[in-house]
Amino acid sequence: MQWDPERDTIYALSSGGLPSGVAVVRLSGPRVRFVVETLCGAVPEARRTSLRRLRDPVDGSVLDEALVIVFEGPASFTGEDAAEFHLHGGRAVVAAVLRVLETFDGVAAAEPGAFARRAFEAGRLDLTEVEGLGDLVQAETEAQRRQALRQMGGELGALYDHWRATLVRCRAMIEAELDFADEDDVPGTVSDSIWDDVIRIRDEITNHLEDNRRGERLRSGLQVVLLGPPNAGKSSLMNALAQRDVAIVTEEAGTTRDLIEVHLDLAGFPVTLVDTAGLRGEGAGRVEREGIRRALERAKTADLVLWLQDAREPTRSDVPVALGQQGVWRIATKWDLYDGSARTDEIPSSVEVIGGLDGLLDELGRFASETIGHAEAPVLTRARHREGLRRCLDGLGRSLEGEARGLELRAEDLRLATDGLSRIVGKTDVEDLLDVIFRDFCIGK
Ligand SMILES: Nc1nc2c(ncn2[C@@H]2O[C@H](COP(=O)(O)OP(=O)(O)OP(=O)(O)O)[C@@H](O)[C@H]2O)c(=O)[nH]1
Ligand SMILES: [K+]
Ligand SMILES: [Mg+2]
Repeated sequence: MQWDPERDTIYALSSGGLPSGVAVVRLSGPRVRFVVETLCGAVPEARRTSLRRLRDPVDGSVLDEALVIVFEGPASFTGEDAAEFHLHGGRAVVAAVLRVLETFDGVAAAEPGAFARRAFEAGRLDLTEVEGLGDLVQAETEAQRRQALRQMGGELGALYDHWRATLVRCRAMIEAELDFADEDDVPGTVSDSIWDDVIRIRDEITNHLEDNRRGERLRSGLQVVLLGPPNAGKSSLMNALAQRDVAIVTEEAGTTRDLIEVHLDLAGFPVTLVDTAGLRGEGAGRVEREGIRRALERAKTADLVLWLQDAREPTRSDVPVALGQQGVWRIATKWDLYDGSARTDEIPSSVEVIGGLDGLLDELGRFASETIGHAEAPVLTRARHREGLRRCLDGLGRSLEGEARGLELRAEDLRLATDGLSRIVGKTDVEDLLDVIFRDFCIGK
């Protein structure tokens, strides 16, 4: 049985932590059929779930009774022969099977993302679909799951492929005109007809990019930072929203130093809530000053800052102007201690009494829904998508402004523009990207 010594057959436990009811060991590669035959005695019919005794080839002892499924390449996830052993999910069972697999020549434990990488290399997935698959496995909220499924389903890749194919056709029309410039059977206006398409795609991409980063925010979670003077009640609010004691609360000013994060699921949207050190100048020691620096740093990149201040001392401190463009909600705390003495107009007018914790949670859920929302059209979900689209726009811009540059150079601009899109879906020079993208996958994916 010859196999490609250059190409290992890979295997991995793909079903996560043990012990478990069932443990799925996946294999993919040119030696799958040989391995299955050696362990099971015969290769079951493809795509039929068969109950088989797996035996150790050395002494014939039974390793486990398992369901075995064999897939014949190219009709498989990885595009090559593949198989799954659905074992009893005991640690010793899985260890015994993996130990035996390791003994086969040309068979090796899979790297993280190795199966998805083979699916990509076999053209079964484009790079955006691979990323959608990765996001689906990582999804923590309903909205993240929906977005990942759509991307894994090919929606985003199809949009970019549509733009790419149109630009390739436009460039072909220019090349045709250039090739047959001296013949009059290619109407001189042929290239003129393409610029409307180029303009349309430029506008569609511009529109696609102006998405308030909703796709990226949904992936990374909305960043909400609690900020304010010491003892404003930041950590108390953090613990209340997180419904557990994540941060230390004391009456001593300067309790919190480090940034403390909790991940919340608000109305199906991921929100990262960050507690921070109380902002003060004098009286802060070295550690606290570093905490304050980190607090301001983190607040600058937040999607929303909750600025807390004690309702009894509303004017004592104010939101530092050094913050970015994000929204700032002012929240007056410790109303239970508020005896009405401070003039009510001192309470910053922007504070609506949000009706306590539930009201705040509802407001945050609404904010998340408005900011991330349910996008109808496909949304980009990574910085590298944005970068590729910007490269494309630059090329389109140059090709459209470049009347005087002549058709040849304008065709070159379109090629560069098309490359920007090709790189996003993984059709050109993405070697440098692949290690980064697949490294974040789990083993066995
Ligand atoms: N009465 C009352 N006390 C509160 C309230 N919120 C917080 N506290 C108390 O105020 C003190 C400070 O609360 P923290 O949550 O530690 O305040 P903080 O803003 O995190 O303080 P630093 O971490 O030092 O910046 C603690 O003793 C809390 O129990 C409130 O709404 N009412
Ligand atoms: K405190
Ligand atoms: Mg605190």
